[in-house]
Amino acid sequence: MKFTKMQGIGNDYVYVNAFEEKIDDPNAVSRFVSDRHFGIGSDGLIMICPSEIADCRMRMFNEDGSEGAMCGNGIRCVGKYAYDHGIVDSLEIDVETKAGIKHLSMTSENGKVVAVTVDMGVPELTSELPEKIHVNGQDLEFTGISVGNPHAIYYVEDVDGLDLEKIGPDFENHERFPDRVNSEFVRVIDREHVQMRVWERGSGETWACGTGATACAVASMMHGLVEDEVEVQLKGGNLQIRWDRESGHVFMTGPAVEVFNGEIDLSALM
Ligand SMILES: N[C@H](CCC[C@H](N)C(=O)O)C(=O)O
Repeated sequence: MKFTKMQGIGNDYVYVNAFEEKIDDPNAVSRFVSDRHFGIGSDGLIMICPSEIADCRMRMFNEDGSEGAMCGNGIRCVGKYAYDHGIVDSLEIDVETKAGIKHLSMTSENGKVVAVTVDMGVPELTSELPEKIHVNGQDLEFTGISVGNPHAIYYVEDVDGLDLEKIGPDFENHERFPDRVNSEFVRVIDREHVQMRVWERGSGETWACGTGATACAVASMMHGLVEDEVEVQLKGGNLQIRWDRESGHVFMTGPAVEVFNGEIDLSALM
């Protein structure tokens, strides 16, 4: 199977052009290629597929093989791949996802996309304000936000000090979240900057999470902690999030990078 390794601020996936390649069991392929010792090494698998209703369709699978409805860092790379590899010839495209059709506005240099703004749609509050759960031996307040996939945002003073490998699974699998949840741990730096780490549903700690950055920015705006345009600082880099209160739509802007191309023998999976 031919693949392209891409990353959005360190959130790295194996991308497969499903206009040309056929994958029978993407859940199993995602688990195999994601393994950083026996596979390629990634946060999961993303398929760029034909679509009847948009320029192309993104299907995204986490490291554990579970399929996500939306992926912010992933969709920026999908847009870059589609333009750079000639699937589309416009810098303004629509991508079909399980969370609906997303519009991408891309900027290019020397004929290659370098940055993408994604209309992430209208975010949805999915918790009471405030709401607490008992997790990791304490009662913690969280804010539930959906941007097509579920997020729980926790405000903490010392983001860097969290041992996510140890506490992450309890947050991810808490009974309050029947479909599991992506958990973001946020420190507000000032009214235009927040710092965030993430324990992703199905992938563990990733170096960035586009939907998570969007969700934590919207939560912080809802709580009046930051302006309606904010920089989210993640392990792998920064994303710009802007909430247009008039339309209700939230926009995420960030880079997309192609790292290398390769071919992998999947017969071990058969
Ligand atoms: N783990 C997420 C999907 C990937 C989200 C993240 N990588 C992003 O950039 O938005 C979920 O199961 O909902």
